[in-house]
Amino acid sequence: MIEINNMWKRYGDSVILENISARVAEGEFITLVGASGCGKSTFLRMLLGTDTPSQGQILLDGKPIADEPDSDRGVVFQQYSVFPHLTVLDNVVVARAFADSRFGFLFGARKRAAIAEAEELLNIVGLSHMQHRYPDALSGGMRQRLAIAQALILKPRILLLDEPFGALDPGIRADMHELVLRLWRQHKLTIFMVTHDLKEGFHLGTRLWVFDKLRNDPQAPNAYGAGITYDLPVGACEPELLEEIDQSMTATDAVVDSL
Ligand SMILES: Nc1ncnc2c1ncn2[C@@H]1O[C@H](COP(=O)(O)OP(=O)(O)OP(=O)(O)O)[C@@H](O)[C@H]1O
Repeated sequence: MIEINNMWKRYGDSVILENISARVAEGEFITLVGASGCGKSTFLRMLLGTDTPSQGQILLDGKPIADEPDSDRGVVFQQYSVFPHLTVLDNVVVARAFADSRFGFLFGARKRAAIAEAEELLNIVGLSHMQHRYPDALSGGMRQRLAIAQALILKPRILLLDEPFGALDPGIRADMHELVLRLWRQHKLTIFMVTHDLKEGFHLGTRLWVFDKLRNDPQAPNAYGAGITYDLPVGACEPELLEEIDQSMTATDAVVDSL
């Protein structure tokens, strides 16, 4: 479904990502981990179409990925900005309205259909009881549920999650893991999820990618970018390997912190 061929990303003189090639089949759930600043969000932006590779290409069903977001791809960020002056229900409806009409307005049957869809999604993500409240009444976990409902109303085939649960308490994170796994199975989504938590990466999904620099020049820290240093099936990891990956991420973080 997705084919990444010798993809590089540079910003000015800095190489961020270096020669990444990978194949991803429909329905895979890939978790991405890596040291802070190594280019995970940049990689997601290129999948979304809000940023483009400097070299190489990303193909979706054999065609270059659209260079702007479309309804194939939905996205949920850690810091998601909902519209504070709209109710929870209207926040979901407006996501569909912006996709369907240039000015974000729907009328008549299309509006009724969008409201029905939004109500169903809020039920699925467990927010029905809050649908007439405003976002300031929501907890962090509820906001992320709302963000997921907003992404899903566009019926994406690919869901991109950029550290969506980083700010949540462990108990709420566990509930969110259950929700994402359920949505992934029910909607047959292909998911890419960035996380800082290696254990989360190994608990969720089908495949773990570790992003790290393949080579390093201490005199020129920006000369080389990150690649996929580990591509592992989830659940098949020995504790020693987990430890090794954890240490490599901590080591890269220390280099970044010392710059
Ligand atoms: N638009 C941009 N212009 C220039 N540099 C950028 C731009 N976007 C990102 N960068 C740089 O690219 C590098 C990778 O950033 P990115 O946010 O992708 O990393 P990350 O792995 O997601 O980090 P974190 O885990 O901290 O969120 C960083 O050094 C960042 O400063």
